[in-house]
Amino acid sequence: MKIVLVAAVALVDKDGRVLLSQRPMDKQLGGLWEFPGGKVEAGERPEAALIRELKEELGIDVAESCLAPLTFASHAYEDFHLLMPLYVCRRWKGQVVGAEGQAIAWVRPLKLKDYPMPPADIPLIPHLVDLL
Ligand SMILES: Nc1nc2c([nH]c(=O)n2[C@H]2C[C@H](O)[C@@H](COP(=O)(O)OP(=O)(O)OP(=O)(O)O)O2)c(=O)[nH]1
Ligand SMILES: [Mg+2]
Repeated sequence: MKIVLVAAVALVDKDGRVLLSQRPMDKQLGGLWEFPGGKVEAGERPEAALIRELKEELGIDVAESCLAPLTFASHAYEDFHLLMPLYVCRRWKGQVVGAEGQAIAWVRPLKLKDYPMPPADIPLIPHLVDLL
């Protein structure tokens, strides 16, 4: 089974809400709400991948020192195994927008369960509820 490394982040605002981003309808797991991030490219560090993805997807600048590891997802999809470190970030530069035209939502931890998420993400929710 191919292992795919994806770096993801829970952006947390001043009110303790978490940012979710809706996957495009035409992609795998389309329409589901995910943590921003994406695939780590060959030779790339996960933190660098995340900083790159946050700029591309949300239009914000994040310093590596502001990315704190929280937990990870390890999930067997049908055609690959997802290994996804989840960081927490409370500080960034710029205004968070859906820079690729996607919907975004700031969600209280206890409301995360109301947003349909990829199966790999479900076990991550209690970690955020505990943290926040
Ligand atoms: N970013 C992100 N991906 C997730 C989450 N949960 C989850 O199962 N995934 C899966 C969906 C995809 O199979 C994979 C991420 O791939 P992606 O297509 O978003 O990758 P990417 O942002 O680099 O985009 P692309 O260049 O491949 O179009 O990880 C999550 O919370 N956030
Ligand atoms: Mg992505």
